[in-house]
Amino acid sequence: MSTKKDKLVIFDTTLRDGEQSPGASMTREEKIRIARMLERMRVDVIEAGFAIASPGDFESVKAVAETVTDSRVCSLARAVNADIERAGEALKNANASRIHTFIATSPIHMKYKLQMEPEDVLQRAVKAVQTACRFTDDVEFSLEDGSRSEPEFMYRIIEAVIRAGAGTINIPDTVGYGEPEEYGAMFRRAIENVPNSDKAIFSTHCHNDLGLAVANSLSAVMNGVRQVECTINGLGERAGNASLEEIAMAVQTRQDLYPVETGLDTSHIVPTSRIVSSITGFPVQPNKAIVGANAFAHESGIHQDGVLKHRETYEIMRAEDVGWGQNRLVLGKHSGRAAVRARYGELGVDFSSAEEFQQAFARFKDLADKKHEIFDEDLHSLVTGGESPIERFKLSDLDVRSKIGCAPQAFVSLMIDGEAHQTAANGGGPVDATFKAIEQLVSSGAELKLYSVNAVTQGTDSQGSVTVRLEKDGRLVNGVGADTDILIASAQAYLDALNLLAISESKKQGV
Ligand SMILES: CC(=O)SCCNC(=O)CCNC(=O)[C@H](O)C(C)(C)COP(=O)(O)OP(=O)(O)OC[C@H]1O[C@@H](n2cnc3c(N)ncnc32)[C@H](O)[C@@H]1OP(=O)(O)O
Ligand SMILES: CC(C)C(=O)C(=O)O
Repeated sequence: MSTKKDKLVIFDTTLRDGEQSPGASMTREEKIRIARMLERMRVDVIEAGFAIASPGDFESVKAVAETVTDSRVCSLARAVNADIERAGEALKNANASRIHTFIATSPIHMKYKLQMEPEDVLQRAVKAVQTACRFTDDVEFSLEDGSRSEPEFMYRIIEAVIRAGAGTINIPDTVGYGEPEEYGAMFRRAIENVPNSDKAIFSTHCHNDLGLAVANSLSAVMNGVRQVECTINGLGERAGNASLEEIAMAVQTRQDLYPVETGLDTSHIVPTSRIVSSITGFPVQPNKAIVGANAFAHESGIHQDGVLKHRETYEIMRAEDVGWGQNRLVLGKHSGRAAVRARYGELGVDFSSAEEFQQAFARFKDLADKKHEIFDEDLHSLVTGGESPIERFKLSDLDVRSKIGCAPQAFVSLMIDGEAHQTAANGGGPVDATFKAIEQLVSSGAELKLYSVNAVTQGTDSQGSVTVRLEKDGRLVNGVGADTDILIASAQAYLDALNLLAISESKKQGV
């Protein structure tokens, strides 16, 4: 009996659907960094963005396409010529490219959103696939809101777009409404009822509104699906997408059950998860499967006793298989440039010049003087924290006083456009006082939408990584700051966000 398994294509959409999480927008450099890590993990397809969405997203897709060589790079496009042409243009230098075009097929989306008749939707879908085929030999078509579409209509569209050249057919559970048995059966029937279904790979794309995204994706796999669309940490629109790490490890751990295997190197999962969390400012909850800090921790005596006697009593996976506690060079104050440069390389960070590396290395040494061991997240913070390309606002000094029974007071000194300014303010807490003092000097008019602080690594000498999300005139930005002193990290994150707003304002004014 043959034990050969089918390949399960892993299509990562962290950089596209993941980025659709409010506040998770990423710069081009951040997308490149994450794309490199996904490539190292051997993700098959990286959806790098939606090229028509903005000039910035176009540049990001283009940059990822020009950087990544081992994974296929994809851009999303509506069933609209201009979108498809823009995607084709962004991807033209890719080693392997895919255009992912889509249109909604459910009665509610066709009637109210598209305001189109089903027959027109069908024609538009076919035309979109034909147009996309002019730019690449790999075209994916998605039936948006597929899980709420009429089966017979879906079969007709699928047959027609396969005939037009689509090699992958994705039936998303766009609104997270599906239930595992029902969603799996939908694929089984589609594959049985579409006459040319053997000419395409069927794909899932599940949202987590009811917490069923991973279960729905795996049920689809049991019913013939051979591509899963997913994101690191389950990032994504609303409640998120199916999480890559959970799907990959379910398939790997239950090889007895699933008829498929991925080509992933799962040992890159945890480092990638941490970088995505640090770039987006979305912390990973400690009890999150696979990548949460407690995912492999045993607290209770009976469990500890069992694990010590025989690990498999309480562990179904090995922590090192997903990248926890890998044996690698320990970086600290005695490390030199070679080790630091090599580790940055593994993290997908490229320095544009020797001087840029030298600056990062100097920051590394400063940090190493303050703390014992430097971890990947520390390295990442050193090249991102508080470093906006325009630095209109820069922290010169911070003195915060906090005493039981007294309102905390912050004394802040800033350089604003090269000029020194200082002030003091009281606040409800030391962070509040710091932000109020900054606002007294800056008067940005921005609204604080999120403040999150995380220990970058373990221990009291860990760097605090702070994310500050500000909104002004409908524009959301995430500022980040990292320091062993969380008040300094908070001030840096606030100023980083203000600098990002300043960049977008100067772009708007064409400066
Ligand atoms: C389920 C998903 O995740 S789909 C991806 C969602 N992601 C995004 O929307 C992020 C990027 N989007 C954007 O930047 C913008 O929405 C753009 C550039 C795509 C379009 O911007 P605008 O031209 O201003 O249109 P707007 O966003 O207001 O409305 C969308 C239009 O596209 C139409 N549309 C929506 N989906 C599709 C589709 N798949 N194919 C063709 N037309 C579509 C809508 O009916 C609407 O048309 P209308 O303006 O004639 O009513
Ligand atoms: C464009 C499609 C694949 C999508 O993101 C969805 O339906 O959720």
